[in-house]
Amino acid sequence: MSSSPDLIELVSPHGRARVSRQGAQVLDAQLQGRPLLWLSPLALFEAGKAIRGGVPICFPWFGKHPAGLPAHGFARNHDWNLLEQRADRVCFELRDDPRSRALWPFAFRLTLAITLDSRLHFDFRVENRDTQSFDFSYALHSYFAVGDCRECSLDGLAGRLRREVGHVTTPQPGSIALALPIDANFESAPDPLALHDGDRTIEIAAEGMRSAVVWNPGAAAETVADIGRHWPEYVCVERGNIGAATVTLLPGETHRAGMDLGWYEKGR
Ligand SMILES: O=P(O)(O)OC[C@H]1O[C@@H](O)[C@H](O)[C@@H](O)[C@@H]1O
Repeated sequence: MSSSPDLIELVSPHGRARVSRQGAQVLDAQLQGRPLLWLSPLALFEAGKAIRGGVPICFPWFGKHPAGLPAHGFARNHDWNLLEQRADRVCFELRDDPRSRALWPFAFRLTLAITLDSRLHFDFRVENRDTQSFDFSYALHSYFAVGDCRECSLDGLAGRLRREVGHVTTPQPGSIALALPIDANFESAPDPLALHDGDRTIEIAAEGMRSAVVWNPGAAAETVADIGRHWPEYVCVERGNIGAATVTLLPGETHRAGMDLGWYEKGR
C-alpha cells in the first residue's frame, strides 16, 4: 500500500501502527517487535468499501441488515474527520450527513481516539444529537495476527451463552479451540479475553463493551477474494455491544466505551 494523506502512522517506543481515515480503521500494528493486528495481503483499497484487516468499526448495526443495507453498518466505509494527531495518538470523528441519514435517519457524532503505548487503546464515544432516542449495536472488529489460527485457543468466555447460526445456544463449556471454524456471538462477556498464539498470549480487554464475537471461517475463506490462502494467519475476536446489549441513547446522551489490546509471553 502506498503512503497517502489518508493514512496516519503512529509511533511509540513500544511499536507502530497505521490508521486509515476511511473508517478511522487501524490497519495494522506492531507491539514489542511482533505483529498484533493482521492486514490481509489481498486487502482491496477501494474508496467506500470495507478494508480486510486491522480494526474496522461496525456501527450502527452489527452483521447482516434485515433490509439488505450494508453488512456491519456504514461507519467502516465512510471517511472520518481528523480531530487530533500526535506521534502516538490520533482522534477522529464521524457525524451524520446525507449519506448516513439515507441509511440511518439520526443525527449523531462518533469519536474514536486511538493511543499507542505499551498497548493499543481505543476510546469510543457515541453521542445522540437528535431530537429522538435511537438504538444501535456496534463492534470493534479486531483481526489478530497469529502464527496459525488452527493452533490457537481463546479463554475468558467459559460459561457465557454462545449464539451461533445453526447451533443450539448453550453456555460455552471452556476454552474455544480455533482448530474448528466458528462464528459465534457472546452478548455478555465481561472479562478480558486471552488469545493463545504459540509462545504468546494476546489480551483483549474492554470497558463498557459487554459483548464479544469470535469469527474464524477456516478453509471456507479460501474463496473470499480479499482473504484467499491467507485464512490461517488471523483470528477475529471482537468487542462491542450487540443483540441483548444493544444500546439506547436519549437525545443529548453519550455512550462511552474502551478497548485495550496487548500481548505477553507465556509464563511471564
Ligand atoms: O465480510 P465482512 O462483512 O467484513 O464480515 C466478516 C464477518 O464478520 C463477523 O463479525 C461476523 O460474525 C461474520 O458473520 C462475518 O462473516
